[in-house]
Amino acid sequence: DLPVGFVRLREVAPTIQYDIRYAGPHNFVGRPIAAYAAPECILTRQAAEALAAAARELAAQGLGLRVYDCYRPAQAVADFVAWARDLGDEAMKPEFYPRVPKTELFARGYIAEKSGHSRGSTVDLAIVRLDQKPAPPWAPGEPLADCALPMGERFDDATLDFGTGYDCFDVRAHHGAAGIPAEATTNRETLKTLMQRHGFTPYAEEWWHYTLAGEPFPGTYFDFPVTGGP
Ligand SMILES: C[C@@H](N)C(=O)N[C@H](C)C(=O)O
Ligand SMILES: [Zn+2]
Repeated sequence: DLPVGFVRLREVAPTIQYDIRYAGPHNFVGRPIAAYAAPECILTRQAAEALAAAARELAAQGLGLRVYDCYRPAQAVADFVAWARDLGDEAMKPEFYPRVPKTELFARGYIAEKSGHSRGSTVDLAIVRLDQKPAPPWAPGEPLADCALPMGERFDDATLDFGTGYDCFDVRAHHGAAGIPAEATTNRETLKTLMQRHGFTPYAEEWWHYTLAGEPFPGTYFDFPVTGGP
């Protein structure tokens, strides 16, 4: 049921954990995003196989990968663009972009109007300890904590400390950022060198965002929905 060249990550890398934020309410918009019909990770086969190899390498150290977003339909990107125009809706600002005006989220590179995720070889992810119990999910109405607060004060999704939470649109999420703990800098470096060894390129503004170099569909922005499949 997927376009030729795409796979569900769980078929290629069954041990990789999922926290697909855009299929639920815990994201910078505060509701499920258009065309995310299931909390699923779909990628090009090349990207999925490269991630599977990265996860195998980490497992030897008792560590694993958790993906937040994979292939992103063009309709979902259009949903972000429409949300950004509604300046009256800043429901999730206190957690996800407390220091950036909503009007600048695209201009500062935190969200793309034409996203590499729609080409199917870009992934947002973190590293987890394999023996770590999953954190309870965030529920609508729970207090929102600034994503750039120290671990223990921001929302805890039980990953290693990367210095900020996922989709923290803030200078502290940039590679090379000052003001984050040394351990978080080390964890970012571990993720970056692992991903680079497996063919992915980092993104300066977001420690969690990687694109496969030599991706198979460099000029195609897909728009099929994210579904659970068989
Ligand atoms: C929104 C965030 N998770 C992300 O992926 N940002 C980049 C710039 C994108 O939208 O492609
Ligand atoms: Zn991303």
